[in-house]
Amino acid sequence: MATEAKEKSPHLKRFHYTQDIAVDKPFNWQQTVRLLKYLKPYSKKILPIAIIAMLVSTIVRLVVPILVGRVAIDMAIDTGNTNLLIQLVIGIAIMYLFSYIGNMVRIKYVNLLGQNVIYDLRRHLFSHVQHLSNRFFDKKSAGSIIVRIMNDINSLQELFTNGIINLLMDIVMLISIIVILFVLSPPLAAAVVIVIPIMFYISTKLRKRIRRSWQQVRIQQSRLNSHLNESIQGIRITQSFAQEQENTEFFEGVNSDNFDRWQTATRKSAMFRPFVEMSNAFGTAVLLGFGAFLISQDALTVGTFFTFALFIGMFWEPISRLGQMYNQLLMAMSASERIFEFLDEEPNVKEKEDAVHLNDIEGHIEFDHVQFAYDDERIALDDISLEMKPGQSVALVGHTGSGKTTIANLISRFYDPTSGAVKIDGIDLRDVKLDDLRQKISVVLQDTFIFSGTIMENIRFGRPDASDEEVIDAAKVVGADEFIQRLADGYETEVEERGNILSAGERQLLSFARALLADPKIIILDEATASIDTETEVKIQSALKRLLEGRTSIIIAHRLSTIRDSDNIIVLENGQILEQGNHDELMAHGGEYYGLVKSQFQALDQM
Ligand SMILES: Nc1ncnc2c1ncn2[C@@H]1O[C@H](COP(=O)(O)OP(=O)(O)OP(=O)(O)O)[C@@H](O)[C@H]1O
Repeated sequence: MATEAKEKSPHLKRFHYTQDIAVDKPFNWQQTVRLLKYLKPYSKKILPIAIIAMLVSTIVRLVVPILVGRVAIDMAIDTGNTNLLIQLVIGIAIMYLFSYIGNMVRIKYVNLLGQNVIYDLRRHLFSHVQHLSNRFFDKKSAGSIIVRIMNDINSLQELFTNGIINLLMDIVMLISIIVILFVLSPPLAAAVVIVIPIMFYISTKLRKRIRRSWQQVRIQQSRLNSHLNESIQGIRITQSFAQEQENTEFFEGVNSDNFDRWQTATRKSAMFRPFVEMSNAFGTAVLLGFGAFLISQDALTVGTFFTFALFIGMFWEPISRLGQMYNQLLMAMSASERIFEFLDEEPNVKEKEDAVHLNDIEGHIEFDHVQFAYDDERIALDDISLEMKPGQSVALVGHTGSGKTTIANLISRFYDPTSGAVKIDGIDLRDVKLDDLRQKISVVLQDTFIFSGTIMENIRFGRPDASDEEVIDAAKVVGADEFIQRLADGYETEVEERGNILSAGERQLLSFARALLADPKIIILDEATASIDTETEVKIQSALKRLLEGRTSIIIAHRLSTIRDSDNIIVLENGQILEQGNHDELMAHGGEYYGLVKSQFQALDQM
């Protein structure tokens, strides 16, 4: 559930963080069954071993009090049978050894089980999210996706590691103790057992309050994280606008809120232990009072009384743990609901079952009366029909928001048209295999994404099986080799995440090399040369020519000098084609393009 926390300082309106954290949900059978399905691969080996180990140690814990009370006290000590006593001590020691081994095996196997399930769940979720369409990522922030893959899955870890086996153990233990107590002395058992529901109720309520207060701590910490993340990412802008003081003030507010909530949570948590001890004392008081009475009436032996006393000590632990387990389950409900919400998300762009392979293509692109809208409110492309011939370079120009990037998005099939069709070599994109299609297209964006790793690996991203020589050749062709050689470790230089150590232009050259290496039939340059200064651009013009040679290229550029030589220039406005032709034709036509060119030259003249 996303909750918007109230700002402590009303003047700090700038800071708005929605908390995307799990808050407990009611118990849901369907979801539980779906979660338990993740245990299935382990139901043949790991799970049974964990259960058997758990049963061994539980049986020992249940048998020892009976042996001590009924056999040692009532039979051996009472009758002075030392032999029996010695045998008993040895027997109990051996049983404890078994219990010790059982516990070790249980802990090892429940951890193995938990880790395996979490591993599977995380892998499943990540691979599913990787295949979701752009529409999904338009709506979800990177942060909220990461929270689900990491935090929500982590919060299920405890359930799968200890939760399920402990639940079984506690249920077995509690039921067995109750049965044994009733067999040993029904009246005393009735007196002691009557308090269970009350204690269970109070324990669950208390735990709920404790859990809620820890949730508050987590909400506050999530705000702290969001603020911290934004402050560090945006530190340059913060410093240049001298907003440090405001940032610090807000941080202090959230930090002190965090402190207060933490204190409340620890205060409430501290109440729990005394409660368990009080319950213990209460049970013992009932046992002592009523038990002594029964002994005086000869209705109970001292040994049975002792067995009772030992069992009462073991009684509250499973009850309080079951309360905790119940709370854990409610938390798991919320986390799993959020995980399943992502898992149930279907990609909007889906590959058909009978999709055909795109083998060697010519690179002929056609838009046939394409209509497209990102949402219900606005149409992004309105009845677009156009043709890009194999090997042609086509430029898309037009004002901001006119639909240029949208056309590129549809060619890569990041979205499907609302009506009409986009075709490659005459085949509707919806009928071809997605991987094949995307392998035939390279997209170079203005904001190139550089992954952490070496320069060599970053270029090789274009074609993972390329040799070092091929990578270097590609870099040379686009003119990136020169700056790479100047770096401390050349091609082996490590670039941190997002390539901060490189200039925007250098990052751009890397992305050219990456695209060239991929050797696509179609190449899309979306504002790709915007970060390169005019002088460098002139230098790499020939490289660009090499990059585009023999490929159908779609170039989106605001700087019109870049697209002057394009075979066809398409001018867009509000998602429609206004005019098209080559530079000379459009200039002669004296329409929108002519106007755009003139205004850019005027702007240059005035500089
Ligand atoms: N992911 C999206 N979700 C909703 N609307 C979008 C999305 N992307 C673009 N739009 C809208 O679609 C319209 C066309 O956008 P598009 O990005 O194609 O324009 P553009 O011509 O490439 O602009 P620019 O020159 O600024 O890059 C705009 O009105 C824009 O607000």
